[in-house]
Amino acid sequence: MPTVAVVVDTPQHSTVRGPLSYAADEALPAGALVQVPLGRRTVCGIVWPAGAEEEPGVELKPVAGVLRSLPPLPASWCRLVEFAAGYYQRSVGEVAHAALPAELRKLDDAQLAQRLKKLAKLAPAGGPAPQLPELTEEQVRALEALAQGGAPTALLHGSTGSGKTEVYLRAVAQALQAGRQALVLVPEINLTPQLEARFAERFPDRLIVSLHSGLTPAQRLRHWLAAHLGRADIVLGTRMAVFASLPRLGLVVVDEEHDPSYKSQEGARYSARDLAVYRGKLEGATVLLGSATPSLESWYQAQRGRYLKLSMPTRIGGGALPRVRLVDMNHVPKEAAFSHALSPPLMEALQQRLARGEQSLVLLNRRGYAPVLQCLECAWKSGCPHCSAWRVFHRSDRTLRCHHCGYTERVPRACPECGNPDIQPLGRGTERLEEQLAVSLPGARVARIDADTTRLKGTLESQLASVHAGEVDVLVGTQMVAKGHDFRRVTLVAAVNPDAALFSSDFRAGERLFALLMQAAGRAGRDAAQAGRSEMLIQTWHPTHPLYAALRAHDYEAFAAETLGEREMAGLPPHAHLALLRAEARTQEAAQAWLQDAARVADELGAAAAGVTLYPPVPMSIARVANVERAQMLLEAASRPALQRLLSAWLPELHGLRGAHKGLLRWAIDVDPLAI
Ligand SMILES: Nc1ncnc2c1ncn2[C@@H]1O[C@H](COP(=O)(O)OP(=O)(O)OP(=O)(O)O)[C@@H](O)[C@H]1O
Ligand SMILES: [Zn+2]
Repeated sequence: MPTVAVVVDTPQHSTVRGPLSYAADEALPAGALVQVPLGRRTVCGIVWPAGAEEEPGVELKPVAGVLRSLPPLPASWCRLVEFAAGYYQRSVGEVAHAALPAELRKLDDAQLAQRLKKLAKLAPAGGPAPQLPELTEEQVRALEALAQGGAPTALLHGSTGSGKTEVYLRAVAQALQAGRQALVLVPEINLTPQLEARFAERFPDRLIVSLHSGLTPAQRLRHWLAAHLGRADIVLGTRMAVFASLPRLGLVVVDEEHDPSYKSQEGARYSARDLAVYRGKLEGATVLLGSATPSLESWYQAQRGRYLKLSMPTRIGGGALPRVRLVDMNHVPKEAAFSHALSPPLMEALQQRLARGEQSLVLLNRRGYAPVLQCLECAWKSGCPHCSAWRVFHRSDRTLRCHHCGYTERVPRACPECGNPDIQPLGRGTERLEEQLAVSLPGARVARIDADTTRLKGTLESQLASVHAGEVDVLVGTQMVAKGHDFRRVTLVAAVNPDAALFSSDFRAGERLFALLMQAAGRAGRDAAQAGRSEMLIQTWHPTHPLYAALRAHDYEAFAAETLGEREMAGLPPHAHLALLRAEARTQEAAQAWLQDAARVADELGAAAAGVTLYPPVPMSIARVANVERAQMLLEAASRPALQRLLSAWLPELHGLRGAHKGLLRWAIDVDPLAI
């Protein structure tokens, strides 16, 4: 009887790491889905190309069932999964099964055959042949360079409003013409509906499917199957879609490639952007990364010729980018600076827009009414009993909410410690800003968009639609409104309080702030007719900071050059490679003790000689969440392979360390961590 290697879903800490061996009646192709006995259960498995260990003398259990109606997963898909598992240090089974739709793993062959029949219902949207805009010279040049190829990965650095989406559409059209499939990734699920509409309009006779976490399990299965069978020509999705099975993949687009949402924060903490680049090489597909503010990692690769660099500095219609004005808060009357955070220049700019019937966007990256409530008599503040964090005051439903563990209570009528009825909000979030703007601008239609106002399905779409329809004069929002949207009537963007990130302990905070502000600025003056009088206002206590100087000049390249120089001096990415080992425990001591022990093992494995530096364990910036203490330890190496080799030798050892550490709850490794 033939032996087959089968990958089953195994938790990270189980002793089963690689494929298991089973007996089969017939030779089964690699990539086939099967059902196999595991302990007392029958589970879904994937026949793996190679690698099951033979155990002589052990009688193998037989494969219980085969999903014959499903064509096997392509070999390149198995290799992608294997690479991701190896690189991010998780088991192949975990990564492989997380990449498949949950529904698929529950079905037997007969049920699957039923689902496949229903697929016939998926059809192209139809509609009239699209009107193609005439390409700008920059778009033509970018597309020609892309078509000539050379490097399989290209970085499209295009200003906000330079027409990057049109380049994606044309590149997709080329791939389709060549008989290939295209995968288009966007950072946020919010951005999928508008993108889907644009693609459907452009490709009325092609089947387009989406893959993201907002789909029902049945939808996700249907869309996944359409991609896997090669019926769908275009797949649009969020980071999870990078694992879609696409037998004819020819192009991967990663829009807003700098966006942190491409990095998963749980399970295998993979970067969909980085995997897309790997996948492109593996499958001979072109990878097109696009952004107005590329990640410094991608920029660095483009600078040294690893990626093909495509530039589109000019906005469509020739409109200028908004003029950036810094409002020095040190010179603003105290009352305006502290009690309502709206400086006279900002109020004046808002009033001008109102008078002209134009829209303004006011950005504050903090939701809720106020980040903390305090008692004016005693020292009480609205701390979370379960976390080392304040609970946020939400006025709309009069609650105190912890944004880390979710613990929510009604706002007390008086101070819970001393009974003083005078408890006051400290600082401000978007709710309070909205209220202050409504009071200061009588008659203005003020609206707010953030995670709180868009919790219900469809609310974001309807809120955005009313902004587009001109029913809103002043829109208050978090970073949610800063990216991607093609607002046509906004001529003022204001950042109320962006300074905090300038002094963060996270070395990437500046890069993120710069990208956010530049993206936000890009929402203004998108209509060339209004671009001349569009501006961005930044309220700051540090007007001489170099980050703001680069922003004023819309000079991404200067910012990137300066920051890359600093990173090189400090030995930070992209000039070095990092991994974070995180531990969660009942006490901070227990978490750190485990990390110490792990560091000892790394020393014994020769970390130092291999060029891998281990830094001492430290508490995470929010040390306690939901009564769990968290600590982390940073590893750094100049060479990526050296770091990878150490991790591969080290992590299996760590599973064995658990026993000696009673208070330890969980641990995890984050390779190429984004936030430190
Ligand atoms: N060649 C063209 N001719 C006319 N209009 C165009 C052309 N290319 C793009 N546009 C239009 O210009 C506007 C801006 O384009 P798009 O939204 O693609 O910009 P973008 O580069 O993606 O910007 P952002 O980074 O801000 O999202 C859109 O309304 C789009 O329809
Ligand atoms: Zn909490």
